[in-house]
Amino acid sequence: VFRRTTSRARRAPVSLRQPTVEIHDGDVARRALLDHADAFVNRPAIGAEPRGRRSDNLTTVRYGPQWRVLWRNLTAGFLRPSRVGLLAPLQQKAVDALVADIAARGADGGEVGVRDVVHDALFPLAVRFCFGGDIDERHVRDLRRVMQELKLDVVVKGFSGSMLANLVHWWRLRRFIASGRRRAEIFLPLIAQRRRTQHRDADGGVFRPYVDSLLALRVPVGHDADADADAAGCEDNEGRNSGRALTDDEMVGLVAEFLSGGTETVVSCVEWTLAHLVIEPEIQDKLCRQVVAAADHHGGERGTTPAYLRAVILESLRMHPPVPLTMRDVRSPQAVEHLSLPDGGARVHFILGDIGRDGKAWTDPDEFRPERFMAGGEAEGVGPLPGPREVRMMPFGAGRRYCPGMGLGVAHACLLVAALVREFEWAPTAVAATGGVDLTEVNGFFKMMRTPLRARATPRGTSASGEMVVHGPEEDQERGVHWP
Ligand code: HEM
Repeated sequence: VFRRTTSRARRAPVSLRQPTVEIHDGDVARRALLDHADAFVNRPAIGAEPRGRRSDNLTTVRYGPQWRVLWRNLTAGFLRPSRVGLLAPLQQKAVDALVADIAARGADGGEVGVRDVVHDALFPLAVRFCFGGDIDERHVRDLRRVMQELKLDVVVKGFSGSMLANLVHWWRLRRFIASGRRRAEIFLPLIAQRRRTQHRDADGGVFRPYVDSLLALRVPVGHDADADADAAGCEDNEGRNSGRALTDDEMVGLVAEFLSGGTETVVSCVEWTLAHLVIEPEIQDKLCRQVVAAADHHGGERGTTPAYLRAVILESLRMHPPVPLTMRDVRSPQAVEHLSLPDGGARVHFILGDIGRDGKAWTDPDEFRPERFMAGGEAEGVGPLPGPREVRMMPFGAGRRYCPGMGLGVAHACLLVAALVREFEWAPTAVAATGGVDLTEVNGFFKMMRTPLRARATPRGTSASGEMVVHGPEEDQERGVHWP
């Protein structure tokens, strides 16, 4: 269960000097992240920042008052289930763009590079969530370019940020810092523009972009890496907001985190899902029938997610969690009973793909079988977030630092996959038909297909009448649908 893999050079940041422990088993993950949740609240520091300068986002900030304010702002503020419906027009625009893009490629023999078309549709959507629906195409392109640079430097090449890696890959570090500067150059004028116009009615007075919520936010003053998690928030005794505004660096980091977290993960999920649907046309047909029936049933009105669509997405997330591992920095292992962690503390890696394919928890774990999540199946009632008693999969993490974008991520994956199968029939390309779709995984920061999926998309003769809006799990919970 535990594998101590390495210890780092002495001069590396503390968390990187510690031994690494890997957890591949859901039961051990539950004991750590749920039974001992208080000991597993921080991620290791990345250490690439110049000394004395902190610009934390939600992912990097230590557990404490600042994390709490940022978390609440995203979940109870921007992504509050009652507000998520306001995002529907922008989501529909993204779906329409995706369908039109694929239809246009029909002239090219109908062959589609799935990752690129989905990214092309999803990234502008994430940008509009951040900066408002009226942001122009040029700015979307600029943002995409700088985020692409970040992805190449940090994500794809796996830049670790450790002292050693910084020395060895100094040129990458320089590019990383330069792209950080370029990121600021593109982001900050857009943020400043929002500061000037945020009170205007850019979206009919209903939709408030993420940046507006960040501009209004006050975080506790005097926050530092070791802030006491129980310290007061940022209201004084009379309820006045006494905190400080976010710095420019923090704003840039939080927006970059939203753009990347909200796009790459969902693109990965959609690509893996479609790969299995291409390989297994019966599953694709069944899914298409259910999606069309659900859209017809609701006559264009909002309806719940068809059960089979949810099962297909869960099965994809189980087998190919878009984030391959999540980390914790554990400094007081004595507090963790029954888990023999090294005395001096450890960096703990939870290997999400292995947890979802554990042969003790799943029958034929390497088979794509959405039925297991349906009524009567072995995973009936298992959802994207583990309940308190067992961890059978954890594609969105678990414990105090689980993914706050889970509802939105699942909703977008459902929405896009529904549109893709409703509008097109997907088949292997001539090359893939002989060689097969390559399901080899590449684990960088995100779990990607080694050979990006290309597939033939043929428009379906009959399509669903009207628009279909798909709900995320939090909204389903409000409606009494069980996502444990
Ligand atoms: C299919 C889509 C997604 C997947 C699979 C996913 C997965 C994850 C995972 C595994 C973690 C680490 C959890 C842990 O350490 O226990 C995480 C954290 C996070 N995710 Fe997501 N994510 C998705 C979508 C999103 C979206 C749409 C957003 C933004 C709206 C987002 C924002 C974040 C943030 C801010 C964190 C850090 C939370 C914290 O440390 O408190 N994610 N995500």
